Amino acid sequence: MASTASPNFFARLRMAKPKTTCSKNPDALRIGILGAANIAPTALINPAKSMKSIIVVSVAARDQEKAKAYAKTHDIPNTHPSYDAIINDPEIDCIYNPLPNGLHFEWTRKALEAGKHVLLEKPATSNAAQTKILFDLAKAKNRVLLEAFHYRFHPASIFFRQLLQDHIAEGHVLQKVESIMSWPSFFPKDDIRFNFALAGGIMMDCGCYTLNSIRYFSGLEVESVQEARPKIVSPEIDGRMDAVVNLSGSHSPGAIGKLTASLTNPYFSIDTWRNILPSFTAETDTKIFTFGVFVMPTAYHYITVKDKATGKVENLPKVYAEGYSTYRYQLEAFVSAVKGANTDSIPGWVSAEDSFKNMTAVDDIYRSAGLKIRE
Ligand SMILES: NC(=O)C1=CN([C@@H]2O[C@H](COP(=O)(O)OP(=O)(O)OC[C@H]3O[C@@H](n4cnc5c(N)ncnc54)[C@H](OP(=O)(O)O)[C@@H]3O)[C@@H](O)[C@H]2O)C=CC1
Ligand SMILES: O=C1OC[C@@H](O)[C@H](O)[C@H]1O
Repeated sequence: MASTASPNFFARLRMAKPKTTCSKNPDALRIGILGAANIAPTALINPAKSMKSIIVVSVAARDQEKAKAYAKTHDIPNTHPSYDAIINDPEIDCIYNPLPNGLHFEWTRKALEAGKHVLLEKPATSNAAQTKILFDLAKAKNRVLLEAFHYRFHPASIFFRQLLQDHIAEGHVLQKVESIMSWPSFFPKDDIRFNFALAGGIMMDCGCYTLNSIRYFSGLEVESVQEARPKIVSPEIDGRMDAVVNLSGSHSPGAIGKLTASLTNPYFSIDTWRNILPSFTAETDTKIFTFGVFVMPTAYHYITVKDKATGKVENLPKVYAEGYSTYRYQLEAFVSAVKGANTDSIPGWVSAEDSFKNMTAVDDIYRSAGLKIRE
């Protein structure tokens, strides 16, 4: 069978931001965006440009002039005067919700009630109770609701998870997994990420990814929180979180998960730069598996397996596949689900139970850290 080489780094970057929009299928899904959000071009607008199966038809912002300017910049054909208006437009099939965390629940609930399928930014909601209500509603309405843990849909993530799970299936036992997303202050102090009224805090941001990766790659669940050490940057707001959780699952009793999430590391510190690349590691009785840059594997990643007895490190081939971004693979999965595919057969799919368990673990870490769960 002929094999095709994956596009190189520059080609992958170009593919993530296509200059033109392809022609669309007659039955392409029509999706609208809530808010002129910073993340929407990367997570939806650009990936949709090269997909025949979905069209970004409109954006709504609190100020319609802002929506119009955004639509012009990003080649979106239409705008709506309010979030309610876009949600209730019968010509729209799906809604992308990239509002601040604290608005995920309210506006996703309205979208589901209006019969829309929803691609919802992470974290799903402010807390686990809200997540349960949303997914129960999606089920009752027979609509697709996907929490956008985009990294899971990339072929490198799927490969790495299988590699680890195959090793476990051979009888090896996980002892420790660790996930790190730890950066300096990329965002200003008044960013939505640090606003309690908008359900901010680092556990809601980088932290929810680290937890999700611990659960997804290991196949284990968080049983309890051993330790949660927040760096408080304003009342109830964690700028960094270091936590250790006890994991449960039949294949690896006693395994622990460690996470570090930060957006407040000092720029002038060796530690900051040592961990600047997000990484995931899993240690079993015999080996240490590492997936470097697991959260943005399109740009670059590495997968290594270290033999604990010999110290030998095997560097496995990188998995860029067609070279698409994590967001494009995620959008393909979302479209398939809306078109009726069984989500159990979509690799990486984030189920209702999965989103609920992730949010439950976020709540538990907040409680353990002595902070309020988000409202
Ligand atoms: N998947 C990923 O890789 C990423 C996901 N995210 C997630 O996406 C969401 C949005 O993040 P990001 O795009 O950085 O956010 P932005 O700062 O761009 O805010 C998004 C939108 O929120 C709207 N908004 C509504 N109410 C408020 C309010 N009270 N204060 C501020 N904004 C408000 C604004 O809409 P309007 O235009 O109507 O004014 C704004 O455009 C978050 O949940 C975040 O966790 C973020 C980055 C990466
Ligand atoms: O991927 C991400 O990296 C930076 C974060 O602040 C952002 O919200 C997150 O989704």
